[in-house]
Amino acid sequence: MPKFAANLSMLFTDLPFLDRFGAARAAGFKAVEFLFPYAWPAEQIAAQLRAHGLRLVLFNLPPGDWDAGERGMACHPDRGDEFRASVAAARDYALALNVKQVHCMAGKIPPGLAPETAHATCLANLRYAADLLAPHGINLLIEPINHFDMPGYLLGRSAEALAVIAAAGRPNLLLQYDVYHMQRMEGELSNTIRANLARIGHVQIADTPGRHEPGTGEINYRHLFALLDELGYDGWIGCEYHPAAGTLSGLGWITELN
Ligand SMILES: O=C(O)C(=O)[C@@H](O)CO
Ligand SMILES: [Mg+2]
Repeated sequence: MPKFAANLSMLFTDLPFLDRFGAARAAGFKAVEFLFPYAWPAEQIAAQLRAHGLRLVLFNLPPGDWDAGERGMACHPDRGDEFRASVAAARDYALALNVKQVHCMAGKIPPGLAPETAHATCLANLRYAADLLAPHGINLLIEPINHFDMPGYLLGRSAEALAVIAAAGRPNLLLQYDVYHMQRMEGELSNTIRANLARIGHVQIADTPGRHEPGTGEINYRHLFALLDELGYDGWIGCEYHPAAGTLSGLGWITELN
């Protein structure tokens, strides 16, 4: 049976953030992930993890001004200092929270910038970040994101992200394969997972349309969970979806589809 982590940025959102940890444990999760820890001292989050016997498996580097629509800055040539500071911040939280994988958002291509320059900047920044994290045994992940939800994002297809990973040549730079985004951008889910398992550090799930829980849309999750088992995927699967009608009432898929 796959190992599922509750995404606390999307599940249990009727509760204040620090109360979501206990709710996830009570619902049966042994691990959690979320977008960003930076609004809380690491010790407060660590206390929640300890109190509920939970493991934190993923969070993101600071993304720039999220409320203003920024989605990372790795591809922004004029923001190198800010990017390097964001990597250091993520490293410090990862060490304090014993997290072994962090997600670096590539960013939206700045208006007027040549896509080749954005890609070259992203590549150099990812190498820098991977090298800073490697001595601590921390993996850096990049995730292709669908262009319907996030127009202008640098990485939209698995092949683009895999090309960056190959070009970077850093063993701790891996793919975050979000089944929802990949279904919307390219399909070919089973073949892509099978062909690239060694490069996949983390999987996330939601169904489409709607980005709700597995079983609510067009993706055959029973098949994909069996495939991940068959292939021996031993990483975590982040439940990164908007529950169709409440988090607890929407957890039935875990037993129904496994
Ligand atoms: O949206 C997603 O999918 C993510 O995994 C986030 O980390 C980035 O928005
Ligand atoms: Mg995702």
